[in-house]
Amino acid sequence: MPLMAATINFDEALAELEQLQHTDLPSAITKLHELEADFEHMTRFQQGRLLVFKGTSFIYAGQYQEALVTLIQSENLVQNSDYLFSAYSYEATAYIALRNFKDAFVVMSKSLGLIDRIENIDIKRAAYLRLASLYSAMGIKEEVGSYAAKAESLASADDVKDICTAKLYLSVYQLELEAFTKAFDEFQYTHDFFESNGFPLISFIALKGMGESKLRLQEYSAAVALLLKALKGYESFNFQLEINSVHSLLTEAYFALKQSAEVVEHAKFVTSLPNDPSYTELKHTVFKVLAGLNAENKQFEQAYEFSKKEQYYNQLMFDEAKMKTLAYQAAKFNADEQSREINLLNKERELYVAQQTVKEREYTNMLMFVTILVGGLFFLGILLAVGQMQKRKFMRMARMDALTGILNRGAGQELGENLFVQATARGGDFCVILFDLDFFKRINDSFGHGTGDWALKKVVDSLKSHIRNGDVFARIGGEEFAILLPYADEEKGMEVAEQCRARIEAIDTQHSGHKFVITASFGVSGLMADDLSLDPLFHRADMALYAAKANGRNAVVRYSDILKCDKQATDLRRHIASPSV
Ligand SMILES: Nc1nc2c(ncn2[C@@H]2O[C@H](COP(=O)(O)OP(=O)(O)OP(=O)(O)O)[C@@H](O)[C@H]2O)c(=O)[nH]1
Repeated sequence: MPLMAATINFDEALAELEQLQHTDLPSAITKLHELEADFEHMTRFQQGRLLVFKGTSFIYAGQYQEALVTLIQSENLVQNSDYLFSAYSYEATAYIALRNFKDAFVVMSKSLGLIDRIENIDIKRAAYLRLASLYSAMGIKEEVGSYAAKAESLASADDVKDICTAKLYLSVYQLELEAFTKAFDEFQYTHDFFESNGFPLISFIALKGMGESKLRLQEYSAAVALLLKALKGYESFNFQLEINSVHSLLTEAYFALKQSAEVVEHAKFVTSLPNDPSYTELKHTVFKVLAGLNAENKQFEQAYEFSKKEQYYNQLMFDEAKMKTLAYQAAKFNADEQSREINLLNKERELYVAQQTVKEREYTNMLMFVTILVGGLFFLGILLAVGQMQKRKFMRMARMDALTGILNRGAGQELGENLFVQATARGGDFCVILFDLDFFKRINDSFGHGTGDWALKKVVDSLKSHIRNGDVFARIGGEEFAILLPYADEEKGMEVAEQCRARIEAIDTQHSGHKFVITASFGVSGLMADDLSLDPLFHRADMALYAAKANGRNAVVRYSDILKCDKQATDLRRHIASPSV
């Protein structure tokens, strides 16, 4: 009756089923049938797991063809999971049983290819154990030993079960190597462990191994006792292949013990088996024993018949061994080819990685180079900019009067010339004002040079704000200054000069720490028709300044006024030569 799909947790049920498989096969099979009724309610993966188990149960029952169909069906459903390894390895078991060694090796190499992808170390260990078991079934002794050893090496001290299973295969290997005493000891070790830990099926396998070891050691009674115990165990699991194998071993043991009736009884199980390749070896053994038994009983005709059958199965075994060897060699060749290809790919990959590393290094170097270059250029740029700023600063400083901060003589004259050319080229006017502080020597002498400096700065400060943008204000001598007015006529110059004079006179000197009056004399000259440069204007303004000095100082004189009185000018020059303070 189908279980209620809604109420059942299939994952749990499948886990339980897989557990039962090792401990109680009949119950596991009952559970399998129950779950099968709910097959379509399961996920694809759950269906796959169920089919893997179903395939396994077919193998236990000796239905290898059915097992293969089921397991191949499960492959797609359990894709990308560790169950795929199980499916492949059980398929290999079925192929081996069907003596299809070629396909057995194909699926074995597929499962082998999956091992590397298995991350879980426990599953990986179990996978190696499965392979050991398959190679054992194939009779490839070295591989049994090698995979069992791999599994053992992956086990930690706590993984006693897997250590024992590995030992089981290693003992099978010892048996193959005919190291019977050693094989018996290892079989016993594994048997004791599995029996006491609730893994009866494996304990029966070990028991059979113990029996076979004793048989080969010619300890026949002990062999019989052990084999009978193993037989009982296998029967409880209905493990047909192993049951028949034990019957065959028992015929050998009883024959050695000369218990003819028992020989015949156990031989019957084997001789009545269908003509299936998986029974060839067993039949060969049993017919050989029967031939011997009949010969001993002097029933030569019977003995001859059995002997002929023995020969027949011997030939089959020989052929089978040949097939196994060929299949094994073909598989090995393929594997070697594969690993050669993998090595080649690995080498290519190494080359690629090396090339990438070189490229990365080149890139890093280039990056470093660019960084250094850009950094260098940036640094150079900064240096240049700083240099330019310094240069400008020095140039500015070279043009400035250090004490008052206005243009010095050279810069004032140069700028004045440029402005003069510009203005006159446009038909504009130009006016030059020269002024000189009066009796400045007295200030220095009376109050010291510091006060003289203070007075010079104060005069400049008081006039700077009054001078238009575009006009030129320069210190052209110790206490002598020039104001150049482009686009201004003499009238305008007079106006400006008068304002400047008044401002200088109004300077409050008490902040210098002394009380005195500052005055200045001004000479003004406007543009005349013949003027081609600034020089004649300067010259005329200078003359006017002298006139102002002569007129009693603190005055503004224009050049045109002096022309009115040539005589006055002559007097002036004389006066300038000997000023009276
Ligand atoms: N403190 C100071 N004095 C200066 C500076 N440059 C020139 N002098 C002085 O200015 C004085 C100019 O004197 P003079 O040329 O005789 O003219 P003055 O005393 O002003 O008399 P007049 O021009 O005739 O009114 C000198 O004593 C110079 O030493 C300066 O930068 N600082």
